[in-house]
Amino acid sequence: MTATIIDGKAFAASVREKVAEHVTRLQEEHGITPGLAVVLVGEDPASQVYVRNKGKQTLEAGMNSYEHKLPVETSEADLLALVEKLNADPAVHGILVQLPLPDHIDEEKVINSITPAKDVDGFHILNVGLLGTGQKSMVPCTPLGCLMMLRDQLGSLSGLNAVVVGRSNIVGKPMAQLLLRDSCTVTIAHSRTKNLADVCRGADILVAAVGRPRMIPGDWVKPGATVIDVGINRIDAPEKGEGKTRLVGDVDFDSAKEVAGAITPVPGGVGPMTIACLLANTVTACCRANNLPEPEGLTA
Ligand SMILES: Nc1nc2c(c(=O)[nH]1)N[C@@H](CN(C=O)c1ccc(C(=O)N[C@@H](CCC(=O)O)C(=O)O)cc1)CN2
Repeated sequence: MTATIIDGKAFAASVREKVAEHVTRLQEEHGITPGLAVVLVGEDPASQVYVRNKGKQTLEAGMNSYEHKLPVETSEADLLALVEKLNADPAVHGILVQLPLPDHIDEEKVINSITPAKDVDGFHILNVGLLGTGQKSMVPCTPLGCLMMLRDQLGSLSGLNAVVVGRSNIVGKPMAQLLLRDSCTVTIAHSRTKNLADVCRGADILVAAVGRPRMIPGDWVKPGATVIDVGINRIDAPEKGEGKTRLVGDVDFDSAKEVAGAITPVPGGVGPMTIACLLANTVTACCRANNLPEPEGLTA
């Protein structure tokens, strides 16, 4: 069997198109333009690329983009003061603080200082609790993107065995909550899970989010399973020339695609959906702030 390759780039483009249509409607019918503020502290090269892409795609969707680039030595107090200012700004419907933050800043403190209704990352403790109890919340972008791709691929997820490998607050835990909400039987596995290979082999849906390059080989995959690879790992690629690198996922794509029913590639799978879902969350936050109906097909 050779798996269907799930094209995250194309899927993300279709999500962005829906976002742009909704933005046009908000502007024409209500005179409202959603606004997203993105805060970057420091000069981490990958974060700079992500923030640049977020700003560009926000503008392309017709929304307002507010970028705040702060030096690496910015104090926690100054960052909290900026968040407070953005919380109070009615033109800003979504706030995202790019992670990771420099070591001298307490990430949790900053995330929990964002007004929950503007927390388009869905990382605030209130949104985590709302998601965990099945209530309306902001949903973290990467798991939301994975859920959209799974629903598109499989239709109903009800009754399927889902294994999430990884227990991070950003991906693993919210992913498991979303799958549970769609009536999957969910297992959260991690580095200390006994017989991880056998656990993975029981999965109709296998979500890999451990951050270890090609850790999951094809013989851990159930024939016909849907595999969502969240890992984005940069490894040396001497075959491309000296000092060159390339991106691989947490799944060994070449062997897994021979067994799976469908699989996301890296790059071009989950990654592009993360920013598309950030735009979707910004429109959702804007609609909620204005007591307007939420965009169809853009929420969990
Ligand atoms: N506040 C947040 N910080 C971070 C998040 C997040 O959701 N919120 N996620 C990641 C980084 N991230 C967005 O911020 C992100 C990662 C990857 C991609 C992406 O499109 N990846 C491409 C490959 C890109 C490349 O060539 O390097 C792909 O997988 O095809 C987008 C966004 C950590 N921080």
